[in-house]
Amino acid sequence: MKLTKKLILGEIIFFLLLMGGVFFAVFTFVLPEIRAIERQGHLKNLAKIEHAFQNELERIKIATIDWGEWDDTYEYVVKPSRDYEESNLLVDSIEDLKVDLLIILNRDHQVISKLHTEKMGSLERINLLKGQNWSHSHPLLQYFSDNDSAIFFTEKGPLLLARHPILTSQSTGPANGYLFFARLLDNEFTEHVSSSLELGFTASLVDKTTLQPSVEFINDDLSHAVGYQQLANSVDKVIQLDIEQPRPFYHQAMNATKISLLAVFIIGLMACFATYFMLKKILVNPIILLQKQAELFTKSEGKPAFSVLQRDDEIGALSTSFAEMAKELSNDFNRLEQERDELENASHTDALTNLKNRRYLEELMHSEDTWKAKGDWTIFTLDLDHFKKVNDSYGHDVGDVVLQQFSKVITQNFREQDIVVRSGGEEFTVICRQTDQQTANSIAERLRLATEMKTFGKDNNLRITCSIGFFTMNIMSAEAGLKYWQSMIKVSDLALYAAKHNGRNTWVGLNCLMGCEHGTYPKELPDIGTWIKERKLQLSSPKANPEEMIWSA
Ligand SMILES: Nc1nc2c(ncn2[C@@H]2O[C@H](COP(=O)(O)OP(=O)(O)OP(=O)(O)O)[C@@H](O)[C@H]2O)c(=O)[nH]1
Repeated sequence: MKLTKKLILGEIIFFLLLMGGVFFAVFTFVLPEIRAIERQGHLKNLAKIEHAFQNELERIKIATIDWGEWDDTYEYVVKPSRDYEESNLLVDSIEDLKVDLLIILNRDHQVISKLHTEKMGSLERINLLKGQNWSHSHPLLQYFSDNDSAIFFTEKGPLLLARHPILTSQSTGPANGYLFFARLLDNEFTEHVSSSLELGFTASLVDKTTLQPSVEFINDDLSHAVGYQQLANSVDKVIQLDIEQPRPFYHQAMNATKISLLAVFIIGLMACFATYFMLKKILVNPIILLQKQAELFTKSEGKPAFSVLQRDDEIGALSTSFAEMAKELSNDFNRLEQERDELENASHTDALTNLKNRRYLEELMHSEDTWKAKGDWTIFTLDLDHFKKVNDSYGHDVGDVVLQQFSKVITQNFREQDIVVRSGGEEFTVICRQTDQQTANSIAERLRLATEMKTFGKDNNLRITCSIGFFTMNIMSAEAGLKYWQSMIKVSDLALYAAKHNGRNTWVGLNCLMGCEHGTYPKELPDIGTWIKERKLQLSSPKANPEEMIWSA
């Protein structure tokens, strides 16, 4: 995978991990913690309502104490009087006390006074309160052996009820009976508690299932808490307190969470882009540049120089090291190239004459490029006459000097683009492209004459002649050249032999005519004579009458 792709992948993984981590933290720690705080708040509210009920019971109880330990009430129980009734036992009086019921029992548990507000309706319909003679087992007498205020179940609704023995104002006994005050736990009461606590709730009688308070989150905006209040005289029924409340805190927290997540998303995205471009600029781009330069350096023949990154860090140092390494490699490469060229040149050069050698000729003839030049080609074969005698008479050293001098004569008489090769011993081959027979005749005569006129040897006191044979043909295609170049040279060699056989110090040229096909060239000297007669070869020579030339081997 490319470095840039890896970097992008890394950034995506980082971003996903960041977002995942934030989501995990918010939904695992933050929001559950907020819910726990809300739950605690609800339970506190339920406790506040229960506390308000207890306060109300306490208030009623104080009223019972106030009235129960009043001498007038004490006397009234002993001897009921109209005065007491007319001045105290009035509905207005109990309404002023904010109670709905007053009951006075005498010592024999006979109800001597029952007073209630209109909303209580008929007391005879309420089992707990009906009757005028209460037995010892009456719930209100049984229950209050230990407690003096509690909430009771009645058919009319829950009743907050308090009892106090009727005593003298000095609280001395024995008790002359009991005084009961009660308040109905109705809507009016719950609304009063709601407004004083600033807490909306409802209270209703339900069948008892559990007394455990519970909190339920209906949705992100609404929660519902349920609490229970036991009744003194019922095991089946309880007062259920319902608080349905909005969730402003949670709502705000959710909004804050959403905004925070959006902020983390945007900042995370920006951070990813920023780190991506920064890492790309600081690390990836220089590495790609170095890699491209290294690739170019490896592939390119010219070994281009590494451009150094001007940076004051490890990448800059790496770039400098690369450039130095490349420079050294380049130097080594150039030196090796030079050595290879020198070796190649040496392997293609004749040490004595400094001309190209036979190996070079063969490699050249095998190359397709050589044969790209179509048209007339002439191949010359040159040889010094009676060279053996020079060696024999003057020694090999002088023979070498003569060969060097002759090679200079050759190069001076050919064009620069002609390929002059010492093909072996004192024999030379010259390949001339774009050279027809007529031109070849001139060259051959010019060379023959130049050799004849030159003085050879260390002391320039030797006269030597040369014989020249050449073959001119039309090169139509590279394939033909590649395939038949050896037989072409052979024809040129045969022309040289003909020159030798016909007196030396002369030249014999053979030009390919109609019927002189590639691959069917003459292979022996007598064939040449036949081909000339058949007009497949055109002969050219300075001999007075070429027709009289000898073609036998
Ligand atoms: N000094 C010297 N002589 C060489 C060299 N190569 C070949 N020769 C000699 O060239 C001579 C060639 O002799 P031949 O092939 O008989 O030919 P020639 O004497 O020139 O006679 P024709 O070619 O028939 O005119 C031999 O004596 C070889 O030893 C060389 O590098 N240096």
